[in-house]
Amino acid sequence: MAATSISSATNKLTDQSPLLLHNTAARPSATHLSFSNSSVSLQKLSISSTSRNLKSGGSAVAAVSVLKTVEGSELASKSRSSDPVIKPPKPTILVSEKLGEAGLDLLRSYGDVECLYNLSQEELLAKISEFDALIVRSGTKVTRQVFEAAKGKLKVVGRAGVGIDNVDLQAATELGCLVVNAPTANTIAAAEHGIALLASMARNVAQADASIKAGKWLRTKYVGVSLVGKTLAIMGFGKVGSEVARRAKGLGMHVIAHDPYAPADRARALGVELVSFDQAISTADFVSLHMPLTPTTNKIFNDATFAKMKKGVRIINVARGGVIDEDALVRALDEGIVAQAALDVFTEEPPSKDSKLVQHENVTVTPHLGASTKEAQEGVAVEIAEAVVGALRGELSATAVNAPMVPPEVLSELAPYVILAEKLGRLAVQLVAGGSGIQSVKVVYGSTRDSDNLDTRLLRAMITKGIIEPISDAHINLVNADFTAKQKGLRISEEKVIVDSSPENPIDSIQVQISNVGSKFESALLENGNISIEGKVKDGIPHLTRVGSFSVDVSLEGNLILCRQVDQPGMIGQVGNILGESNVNVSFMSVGRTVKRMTAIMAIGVDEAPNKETLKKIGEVSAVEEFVFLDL
Ligand SMILES: NC(=O)c1ccc[n+]([C@@H]2O[C@H](COP(=O)([O-])OP(=O)(O)OC[C@H]3O[C@@H](n4cnc5c(N)ncnc54)[C@H](O)[C@@H]3O)[C@@H](O)[C@H]2O)c1
Ligand SMILES: O=C(O)[C@H](O)COP(=O)(O)O
Repeated sequence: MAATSISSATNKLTDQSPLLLHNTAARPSATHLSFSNSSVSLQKLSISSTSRNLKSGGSAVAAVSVLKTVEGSELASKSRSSDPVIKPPKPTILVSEKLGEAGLDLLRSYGDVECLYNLSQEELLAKISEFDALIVRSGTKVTRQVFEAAKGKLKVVGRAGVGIDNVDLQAATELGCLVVNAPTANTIAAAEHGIALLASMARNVAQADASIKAGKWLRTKYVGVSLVGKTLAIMGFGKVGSEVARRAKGLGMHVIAHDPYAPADRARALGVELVSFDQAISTADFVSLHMPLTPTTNKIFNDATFAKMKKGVRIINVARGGVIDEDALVRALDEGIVAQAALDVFTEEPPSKDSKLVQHENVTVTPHLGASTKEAQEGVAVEIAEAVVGALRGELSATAVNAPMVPPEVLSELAPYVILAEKLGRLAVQLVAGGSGIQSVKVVYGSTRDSDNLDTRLLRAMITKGIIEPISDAHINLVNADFTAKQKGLRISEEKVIVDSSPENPIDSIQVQISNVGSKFESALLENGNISIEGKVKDGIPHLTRVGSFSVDVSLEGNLILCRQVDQPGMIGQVGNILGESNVNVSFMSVGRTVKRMTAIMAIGVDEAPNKETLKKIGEVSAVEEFVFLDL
């Protein structure tokens, strides 16, 4: 099929706020005349027969960006419109804990930054709805209440560090708030602190220091133990654990590790043996904890596990206090199972003054200093500032904790299909007959690429958005799309079909099918009973190219009337006249049929929504068998 199209397109973004799939552009409208002369399925549409009804619509097409803002100027530079771009207000960023200056400078260059350290939970709840972004360390509890109090304003929470156990990720995801962290910049600092605690504990440095300052000279009491030749068990062989292992090897220790998810080759490369949990804790002289605090690791070190340890074991914890049952540790220390412990982290921070654990003479403590070196704090601040600014710009961060990470190259490649995906979802759901509960949606991507080379998560999220938003008050973005779909009992399956098309375009077509529902427009049903529509991107503009088994070709902009009629001369004119008389501007028209002089489908793009009377008149045209008005 060869189609000639005349289109005028300009881009106008109206919002600088986080985009994360929030479609912020004005409703598109376009003048786009589409002719077809060689398709079997598309009826030839002559301009002269329709031109009296094709008044020029508004010329601006507001392109939707889910990725960039005006500030990025990428879209602004493509604009052919002379419309002034309204400068949106700067994003607001709350920093609730001490952050390095370099990071603050970066944040200030992009948004309005307020540093309010030591806020109480009540104060945070009262203020949070003023901010687009919140940056925290481990001291701020970002609870469900905080997300709810944000009333949809909060777009991103940045955790300036690794551990995100102080952020309610489930609530963030449900409420569509992105959470990003800074996972790499404090690794070495934490590992060095672990080694510092290991060595100082073994040689009683803290206790000896305190005793001298108290006027004592206790050379016999503080005889230590050597590290060389001893077995160190690393529990959690991730970034910090690996760096501790590397350093401990340098001290001549025998290092083993337990981590159910760690790749064996990384351990092998460091000369570390990966072993089971029980083997690790029962053979080690020193046990160093480096796993995250999760429901699985919560109090994973308890009476039962201490009982399996070698008598006289020494424990270091620079991970999270919650992985240890602190009362059980006190008992193990009192019983001599654990000879010493060195702790940087606690279940409750700060721990109470009279904590038996903190006061225990065989325990060395530091106030959560693992990440606290000048270098690490500057690094973390920049890492989190970049991630938060990126998220506020609508880019997806590589350190997103609760959203799929879509690499930038995939994002830019899929950008044109993002609008198509949402429009198809929006259109498909409007074809469902009232009272039908949608449960199952199938998306078929026609692509030149095989499944491994086509990342469709972004498109699936947009189709979900298009389907769910018109029928609920949910606000869908990439963060909460899958969650919300699941919650609403919507199953979305995807299929990729290899097609012979230009290899430069990752996607040739997207088809959305909804099964087991009735349709307001029977012609949209396939033989298998599924509602089916298909679209393509043409010259950067999303087009509807198939309804049920009928081919059409209209750009997916403004509103659409789908009409099935007897395939006979004069139909376009009749319907066009009714619209023209009601001052409804036709922007597109396309007619598709399966068999000549039988039944045809007319897809008419209209700038204005026709009133009830006009729609009634269309329904009264004797050859019109069914029609539906769709709001795109
Ligand atoms: N004290 C501090 O200031 C400080 C600084 C940095 C990191 N941390 C904490 O250290 C921990 C590790 O940080 P990281 O950057 O190495 O994270 P990481 O994600 O790189 O490593 C964590 C490792 O723990 C493993 N793990 C998960 N569940 C486990 C289980 N049940 N048993 C054993 N291993 C398990 C994971 O597979 C992963 O390899 C985190 O809790 C982090 O919050 C503390
Ligand atoms: O998880 C982390 O990154 C560390 O625990 C550091 O926490 P902090 O930012 O509160 O020092």
